[in-house]
Amino acid sequence: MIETYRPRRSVLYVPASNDKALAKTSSLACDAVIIDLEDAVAPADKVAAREKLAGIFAKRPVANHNGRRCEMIVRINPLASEWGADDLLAALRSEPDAILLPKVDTPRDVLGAGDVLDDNFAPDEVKLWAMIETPKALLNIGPIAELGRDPASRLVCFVAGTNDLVKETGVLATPDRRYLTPWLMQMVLAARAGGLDLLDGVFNEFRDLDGFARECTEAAAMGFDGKSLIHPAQIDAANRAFAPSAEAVAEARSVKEAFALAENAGRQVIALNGKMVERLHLAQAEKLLAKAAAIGA
Ligand SMILES: CC(C)(COP(=O)(O)OP(=O)(O)OC[C@H]1O[C@@H](n2cnc3c(N)ncnc32)[C@H](O)[C@@H]1OP(=O)(O)O)[C@@H](O)C(=O)NCCC(=O)NCCSC(=O)C[C@H](O)C(=O)O
Ligand SMILES: [Mg+2]
Repeated sequence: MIETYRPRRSVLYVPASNDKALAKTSSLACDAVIIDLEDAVAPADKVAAREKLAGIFAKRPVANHNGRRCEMIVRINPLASEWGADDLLAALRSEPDAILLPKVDTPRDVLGAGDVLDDNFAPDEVKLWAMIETPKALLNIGPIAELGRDPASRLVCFVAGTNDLVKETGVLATPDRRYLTPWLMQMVLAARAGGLDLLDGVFNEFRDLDGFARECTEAAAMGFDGKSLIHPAQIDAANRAFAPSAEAVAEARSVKEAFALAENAGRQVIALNGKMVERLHLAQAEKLLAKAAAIGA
């Protein structure tokens, strides 16, 4: 069975306190935006930012330039903070596609937010996304990801919080991310085990578009579904890097065509252009083609 693919290649944080940035979002080609109430908003502005949510969602565009509806997510403050509970209630009144929970440490953090959502929405309505950005989240990542196997948990996506991970662990943030990579790969494994989407962390040097494109290419190779972004200039490179390449689409088509030949009906393994190809590659090819079709690649 081919799962429905929801592109999340480019997911842009927009501070709820930044009117200029908010005004720009409807014209952008990102797959999703995260309206941020957490780290992008100063403590003194948090209540005012929260009060703007209704107005922000009232202006929600029906479709972006691709004719697709851009997902809109709200990142609330941690539920244990003085703002978290009110953020969650205000966010729910705006009916976002998902709530992004920051500083998740344990499965209980996700289940607790889910309990609040259950009072208002069916599990297929508002979803939960979780930031993986604390040492405890990494230690508990298997059980957190496992929640993704139960639709009632609403959990559908992990977002790597590399800035907080660097802050909390003291690892050096090098351009090649050598000290972060083992944890990022742990996130990839856990997300796949739980059937979750997974977004890479942000690239802070937003004027360095070459460096950004390199990091996107690497993240796509590592298995991420997309990247979290901080600036509109980062959208195009992310959309490109996380879409199937023309070569990959052509190869997937040839695998599909080869298995469709009458002579290969019932065969589990075939030879194609000097390579062994199995039915598992056909499944992979069909998934890639569905992804390319959904993106319009
Ligand atoms: C990084 C910025 C502060 C830079 O802002 P600025 O100097 O204003 O950039 P520009 O002048 O180049 O902007 C050009 C135009 O683009 C608009 N803009 C800029 N950023 C955004 C955005 N994020 N969304 C929408 N529009 C945006 C500007 O308004 C300009 O518009 P115009 O003049 O009309 O052409 C700024 O980009 C920014 O604040 N980015 C978001 C920062 C943020 O959200 N941070 C928190 C999330 S990251 C995080 O928390 C990581 C995670 O938790 C972890 O732990 O790692
Ligand atoms: Mg963070």
